[in-house]
Amino acid sequence: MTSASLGGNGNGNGSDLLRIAVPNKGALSQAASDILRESGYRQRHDSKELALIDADNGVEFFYLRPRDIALYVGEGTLDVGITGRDLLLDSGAKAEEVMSLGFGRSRFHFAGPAGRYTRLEDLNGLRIATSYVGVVQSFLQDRGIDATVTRLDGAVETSIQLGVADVIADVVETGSTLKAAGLATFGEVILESEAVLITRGGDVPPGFEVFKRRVDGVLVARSYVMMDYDIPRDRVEAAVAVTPGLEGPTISPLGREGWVAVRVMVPRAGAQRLMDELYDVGARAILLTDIHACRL
Ligand SMILES: Nc1ncnc2c1ncn2[C@@H]1O[C@H](COP(=O)(O)OP(=O)(O)OP(=O)(O)O)[C@@H](O)[C@H]1O
Ligand SMILES: O=P(O)(O)OC[C@H]1O[C@H](OP(=O)(O)OP(=O)(O)O)[C@H](O)[C@@H]1O
Ligand SMILES: [Mg+2]
Repeated sequence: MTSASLGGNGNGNGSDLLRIAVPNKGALSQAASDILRESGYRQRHDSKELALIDADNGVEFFYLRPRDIALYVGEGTLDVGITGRDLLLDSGAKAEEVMSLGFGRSRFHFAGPAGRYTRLEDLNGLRIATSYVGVVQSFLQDRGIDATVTRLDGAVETSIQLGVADVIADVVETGSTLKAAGLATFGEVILESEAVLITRGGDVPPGFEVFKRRVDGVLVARSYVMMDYDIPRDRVEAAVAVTPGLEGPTISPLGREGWVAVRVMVPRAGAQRLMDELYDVGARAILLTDIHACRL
């Protein structure tokens, strides 16, 4: 019997709900729930809740360890997941990154006692401690480096002081943990990571396109703002050159003779500078407002 013949959404669970894995703890958990809430979905209020059905929106959320999420999605138990790109790659699961989510950014680095190692080749013959054995081993293999990799669950920085490892490979965000341990990165960045949306690939489950469009709408709303301004009609061209918008600005007539009103989406970053430039070309009553959600 194929899973499709079981009915439901084709995941073999007989459910019509899109089944989504969300980090239950750690660096990605809060931001993942925030983006889902902003996308119009219910989210748990109690961190002890393990799953939550949002029937009105056709989805069910499962709160799981971020490290396990790619495995559930890769084997088809769950339809969609939010996890880190580094965790996805480390898992070796047959899940695919569909969209990056703009939070949980980190870099994955080798690090050792400050000043002791400088080049990747220095790793030959060393003992490396990491929580990301899959990522590290494939990186070493690609570069023909022969080192011993030991898996630790966390607090890998301490392993050097305790004599268990010579160097570590770990997530670096601000760098303050490394600094406190007297360690410094060396060699190139192994991986740039952030939170990503993943699926199994192949046929997309029903409901996924709506879900993806909602999340995408929040990402756009976070990075763009709406700008409105009034401008003399003969200066519109100069103003539109400053704010071309995504698909061209909306230009409407104004009560004031010879003037028009312009409405356009602009990137949030640098919006103040655009307001200055618009003022210089003759725009007035320039307003900036947040967008809460959108469908482009
Ligand atoms: N400062 C950070 N520390 C750890 N992981 C981070 C950080 N910033 C972003 N991340 C990302 O979060 C994911 C790891 O999440 P996870 O919840 O497993 O780790 P964690 O925050 O160390 O949680 P815990 O320590 O509770 O196991 C990875 O994708 C990693 O790149
Ligand atoms: O560059 P920073 O901003 O200092 O962040 C990076 C540190 O944060 C994470 O550890 P976490 O606090 O999750 O502890 P863990 O090692 O026990 O997982 C990660 O493993 C690094 O140690
Ligand atoms: Mg951690």
